[in-house]
Amino acid sequence: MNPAMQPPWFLRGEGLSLSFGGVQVLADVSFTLGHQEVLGIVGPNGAGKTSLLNVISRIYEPSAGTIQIRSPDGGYLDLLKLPATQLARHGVARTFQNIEITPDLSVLDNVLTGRHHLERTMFVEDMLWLGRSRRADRVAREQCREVLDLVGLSRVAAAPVTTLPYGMRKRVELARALAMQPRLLLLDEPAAGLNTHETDEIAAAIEAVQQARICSQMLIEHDMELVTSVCDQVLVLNYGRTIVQADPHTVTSHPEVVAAYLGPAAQSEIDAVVRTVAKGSDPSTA
Ligand SMILES: Nc1ncnc2c1ncn2[C@@H]1O[C@H](COP(=O)(O)OP(=O)(O)OP(=O)(O)O)[C@@H](O)[C@H]1O
Repeated sequence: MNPAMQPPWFLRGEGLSLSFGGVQVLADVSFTLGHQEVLGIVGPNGAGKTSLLNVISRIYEPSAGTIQIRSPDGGYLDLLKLPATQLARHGVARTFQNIEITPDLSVLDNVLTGRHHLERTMFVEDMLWLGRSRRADRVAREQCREVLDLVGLSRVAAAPVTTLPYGMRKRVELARALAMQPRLLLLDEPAAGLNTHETDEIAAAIEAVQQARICSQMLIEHDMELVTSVCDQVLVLNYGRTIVQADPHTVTSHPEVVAAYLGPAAQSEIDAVVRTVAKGSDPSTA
């Protein structure tokens, strides 16, 4: 067994099922996320990846299954029993497929909005801009600047977010989620719509989070190069079922994974080429 699979793991889902109007979207899905590791979720369109993330972030209620999350005191909490409104306080942050940042604000101010649930100042102090409120604001800004530095955006902290190219806006969203000081970060297709250079930058940001041991991460991604470069483990779903959870190398050479991605026809063509090459003849004339 992989060491990440043994306690103390950080997050474990077991036997998760979800249906919509008789259509089973998740069927007995299980996964394990190691402490401060990155777990990729991959699979063809409609495999149930976003639905799984929606179950973890309490947008969807599963019909069966459990999700345990490690608490700061070292015990485990049943995530599905926590009020959905309390998830941020328990350190769960998420980004969405479509960018959801505030267009009228600067980069830094967007990131600051991620910290709202951490602020403890009183209304009257805020109104009068008294000592505690001012101190809290300074600390918050310093922490947000550190996060911007981590994701490579400190140079554009003061820029209006609308002036940034798409790839940078995706990193602003990542920075805002990090400003929540999460213990679990859920990323839904962080590289969707990005060019190669922008994908490399978001991958570098995810790796920086991992190396700084800030939080455990789960990410849905279609870009297998990004997945294999940043993920410790990969969970493969197809038609709502788990095909495999393993390290990226094992996953990319798993026959069911190849078949799910390329289809049975492509798989049999690959098999034919392999057989022909093994016999020593030219596959193109076979
Ligand atoms: N709220 C919903 N109501 C009805 N069906 C839903 C709902 N959410 C998801 N589904 C269905 O569940 C299935 C899985 O969808 P999901 O978005 O989880 O897949 P996915 O693997 O994330 O796909 P993609 O890679 O295209 O984003 C699809 O058939 C989808 O239509």
